[in-house]
Formats: sequence, C-alpha cells, structure tokens
Amino acid sequence: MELALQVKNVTVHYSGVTALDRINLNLRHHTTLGLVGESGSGKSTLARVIAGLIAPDEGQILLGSQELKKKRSREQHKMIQMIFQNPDASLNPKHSIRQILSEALMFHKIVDRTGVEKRCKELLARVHIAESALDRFPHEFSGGQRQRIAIARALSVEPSILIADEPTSALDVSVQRSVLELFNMLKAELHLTMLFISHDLGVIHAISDTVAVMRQGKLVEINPKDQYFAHPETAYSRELLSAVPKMPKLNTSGGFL
Ligand SMILES: Nc1ncnc2c1ncn2[C@@H]1O[C@H](COP(=O)(O)OP(=O)(O)OP(=O)(O)O)[C@@H](O)[C@H]1O
Repeated sequence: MELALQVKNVTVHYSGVTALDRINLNLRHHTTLGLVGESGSGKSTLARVIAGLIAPDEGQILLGSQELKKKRSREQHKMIQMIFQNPDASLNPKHSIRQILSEALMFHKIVDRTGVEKRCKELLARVHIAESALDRFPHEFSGGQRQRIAIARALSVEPSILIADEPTSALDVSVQRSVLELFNMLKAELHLTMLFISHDLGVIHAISDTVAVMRQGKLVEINPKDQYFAHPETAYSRELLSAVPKMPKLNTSGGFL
C-alpha cells in the first residue's frame, strides 16, 4: 500500500547547527506516529519541514507518490495541516470563530458560500464546542477550548496529514487529558493520519501507533508502540522510559482513565 508520507534523507542546518541529520521516516495512512525526544532534538524542525514552513537543505519529502518541492502549491499546503503548542498561532485574535473557520473553507474551496455556515457548525460539533461560539472571538475561550477550535480549523480543509506539535503541553493536566481524548476520538472517527510530537511519553503512549525517537537531530529508534514501550531498543529510550515515574492507565480506546 502506498505510504501517506515519506521523509527521505532530510537534513536541515541552522547557521552552524545541524537540526536534522539525514532523517528517514515513513508514515502509513490512518496511523499516528508519535515523535518523542528531548528538547532541542529536532522534533519541531522536522514538523516544520514536513509542513513546508522551512525547506530542507538536502533530501526529499513525498506526499503519497508526489514529491513536495520547495515551493508548494496551495493544494499541497492544504494537504498537510499543523496544530501548534500555542493555539493562538493559528487563530487571528481579530476574527470571530465564524470568520476563522469560514476563511479556511472558502480559501481552499472546500464548500461553496451556501454551505459554509452548516460546515462551520459541524466542525465545532466535532471538537465539542457549542455553535454559539461562532459569533465570539478567540480571547473569549479558555486555552483548551482555543486548542479545540484550532483543531477544527486544521480539520476544516480536510488535510491528508495532521501534524500536532506539543498540542497539549501548554494546557493544565485535566485539560490535557480531554484534548488528548478528543484526538483519540477524531482518530477513530476520521481515520486521521497524524504526526504527533510530544516530549511526554505518557501522551505518546496514549495516542501513537508507532513511536519514533529523535536525539541530536537523528532518528535513533522507530518501532510499533507496544514493542517500543515493552522492549525499547536503545539505551537512550531506556533512559527516557526510566525517567517516567508511572505510565497513566489507559482505557481500551487509548484515552486516559
Ligand atoms: N530558527 C532557528 N535558528 C537557529 N537554530 C534553531 C532554530 N530553530 C531551532 N534551532 C536549533 O535546532 C535544534 C533543533 O531544534 P527544534 O526546535 O527542532 O528541537 P525540538 O526537539 O523541537 O525542541 P523543543 O522540544 O524544545 O521544542 C536546536 O539545537 C535548536 O536550538
């Protein structure tokens, strides 16, 4: 079966720093790859290079069978959507939630003008936000609600890949759980293909099908989740796992209990 995404030998340098060093990574359709690693290991750089926010110095990125060149088409940009740690990065504070969602829908011609209102309401329902939110502005919502709206915005354009870069790290623990549960629910309902970045192994355990580990710009380990947690291959992973006091208990769908 064709892969959703392939990263081939991708290298990124930032003035003297090798942030990514010949990264090879495959993402299968309808699966979530959890990317873990300590601060500065290159996780966000990898997310940004896949999303087309920065160009690789070397290597290739393929979406399906299509190579993504330095200058991407509007359609190619649409296909890979990103959710950031801080939802404000994707929510214009001067725009109502209706404007935020409908702009994305109209820009990418997802629905025509007559279908916009209905689609906006459906999107909010998906992320468990009341319809009345449409006439309100981002600052009127809590951090967790804003992240839900950012998720709705990212999903609005029907991307083939969703990249979530530490989407729960800035939230309170209880809110973190509910946002993570939302991701798991969306995964099941929409069969999402995701790259989910976190430095928190509990979060990675809750959401991933496969776990990839980065260290100093290199991908040092990639394995199915159960294998990764039961039998980590590298001494570095064993060290990361031993630093986790206790894994949170999970229910069968992968959400926290
Ligand atoms: N814009 C930049 N200019 C220069 N160096 C950068 C830039 N962005 C990142 N770096 C460097 O590249 C390396 C990888 O950083 P990156 O942010 O990708 O790591 P990370 O694993 O996402 O870290 P964190 O978990 O702290 O976000 C680090 O050494 C970082 O200092």
